[in-house]
Amino acid sequence: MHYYLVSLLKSPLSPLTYCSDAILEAGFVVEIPLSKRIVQGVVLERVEKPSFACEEVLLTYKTFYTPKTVELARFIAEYYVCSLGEALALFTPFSQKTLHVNQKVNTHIALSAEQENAFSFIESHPNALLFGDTGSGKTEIYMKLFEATLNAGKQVVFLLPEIGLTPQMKNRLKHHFGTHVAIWHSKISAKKKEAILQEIHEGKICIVAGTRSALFLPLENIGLIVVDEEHDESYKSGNRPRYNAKDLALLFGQKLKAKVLLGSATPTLSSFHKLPTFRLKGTFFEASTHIMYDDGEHGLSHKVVQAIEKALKAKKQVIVFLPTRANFKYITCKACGAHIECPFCSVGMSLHQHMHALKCHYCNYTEAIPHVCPKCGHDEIVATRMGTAEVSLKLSEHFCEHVVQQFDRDEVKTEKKLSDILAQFNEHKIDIMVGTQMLSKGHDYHGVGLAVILGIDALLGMSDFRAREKTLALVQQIAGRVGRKGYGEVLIQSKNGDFFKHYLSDFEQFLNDELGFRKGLYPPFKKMLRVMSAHVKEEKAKESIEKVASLGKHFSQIEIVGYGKANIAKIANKYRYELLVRSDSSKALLEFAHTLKPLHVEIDMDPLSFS
Ligand SMILES: Nc1ncnc2c1ncn2[C@@H]1O[C@H](COP(=O)(O)OP(=O)(O)OP(=O)(O)O)[C@@H](O)[C@H]1O
Ligand SMILES: [Zn+2]
Repeated sequence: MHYYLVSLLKSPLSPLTYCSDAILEAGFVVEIPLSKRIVQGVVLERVEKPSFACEEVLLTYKTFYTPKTVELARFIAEYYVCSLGEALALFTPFSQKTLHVNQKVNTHIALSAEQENAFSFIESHPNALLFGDTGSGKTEIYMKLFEATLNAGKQVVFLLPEIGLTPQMKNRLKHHFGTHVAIWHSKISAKKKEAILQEIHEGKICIVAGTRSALFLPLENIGLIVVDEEHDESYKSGNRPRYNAKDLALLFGQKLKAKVLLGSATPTLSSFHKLPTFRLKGTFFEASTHIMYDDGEHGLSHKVVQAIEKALKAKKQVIVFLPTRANFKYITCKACGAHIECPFCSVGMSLHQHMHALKCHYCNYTEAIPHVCPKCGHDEIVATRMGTAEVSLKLSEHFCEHVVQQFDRDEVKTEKKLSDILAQFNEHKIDIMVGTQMLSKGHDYHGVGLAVILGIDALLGMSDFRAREKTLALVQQIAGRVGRKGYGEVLIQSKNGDFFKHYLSDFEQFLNDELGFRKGLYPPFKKMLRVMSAHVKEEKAKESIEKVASLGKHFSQIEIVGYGKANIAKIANKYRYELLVRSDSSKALLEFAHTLKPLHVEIDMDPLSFS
């Protein structure tokens, strides 16, 4: 008998010892019994016969993880505080050695002088940030880098945000690289995935463009990782392990000796601070944008309606942004002032008119619209803070000869729907598009003459040290969708006009000023860690966090910023408590975090969300 240490895929357990008659190679995927179940594991190493009896390996698969992959997974387990098996499970295993095929390509792209400078800058730095205005030609530079990487016999990973894989981007990639490029994201079918993996092994596919899971494909010979729209928060995983694909890209680059490039028109303060940056200014669009402000009443004010009317008369298209989905966000009793809350979450129910229902956006609980206040019985219930559905409805009533399209997660649920709507919009079959954050994401709209930005003060006022950074980036990204040809207008409804007036034309200045505010308090100067506990019994959730806090007092290099009820105190019937720690050293934070494992709390290293 031989004995092996086996890491259990997807399980939070530490590696266990199993035995086998056969000689097993490290890295191979095996099937093993665990209590009464059969699970998959990865052979880590051969070990001495233990003093206890162990179970036998049932089956050895042909798939395996390379030593490099296991090394990367070990880092993920350490840094994001999960088991090795959970970290390994992020990766797609190899099924065979990759054949080495040198693919020669020629994109025939002629870069401008300034783009050439950016290209050389990137060539001469192992990691870099391309801070380029919208339309400054970042994507063309990426393509040129892909070409060079392929011609050097290496592979490319091109990461895009969840919704950034637009039909336009696909077309551009296919145009230049044909069958050498594959698109990868969680929604493609298992069959398609298998076909892609096969072609990767055969060396036919050497560029993978995809969402964050594309970082974990069996690529043996990566020469370049590009993270486009690096400010986008969809690179951060919302589940354990709560990794950030952008940060992992930088780590992978270092370990695999691959170049890593982050790109954005509105980079994060962290990337701007830590990476060598090339500032690419100007735009290839022949356009000018005029920014206007409305500091009056909220919602579809006179000024807003007038601006839309003017744009429509000039045969221009309009986009309207607001941060809220549904018809209304708050349903309030006029007599007692109570909000109607979800019975399972401490958040207001949203009104979805077409479903004739109130719906919770956190747990999806749905109930009929009440006629009287559930608290006091009064029959005057009013709705406040309009959402995308309501604004769409109001606009289609007012501009009844024009086509209005809602553009958010309620309306755009599939990739097909997304590309259909975008195509219709670009064919000018839609006049007004009303949407949430989805509107701002890298889409290339040709005919937009006006962008209206509503409800932005709610975002600016969020209790999050990144609120200013996130909001300004969002407004700038939306503004960047306008006037890609000719004259365009942006109308921002805000009582913080001064902030936007000061910084909208100069994001770089904002970043430099913001650095001053963060010094000594927040990232990128401090490392942060968030600990969450959730329990159906409020006492339990609270006790756990208090235990975490008292443990934390023994670690001299960390500072507990605060702890208590989370911003959203209850979700899906579980009470939520949180604790925030910061330190100059990630090592100190991790030492603390790893001692918390027995408490079954959730650990979020470098958190982005504080709700
Ligand atoms: N060297 C060039 N010569 C001519 N046209 C160019 C050149 N580089 C880019 N363009 C054109 O300019 C437009 C914007 O370029 P590109 O999409 O690469 O910019 P971007 O910075 O990636 O934009 P976004 O911020 O929207 O992602 C495109 O239509 C592109 O074809
Ligand atoms: Zn709920």
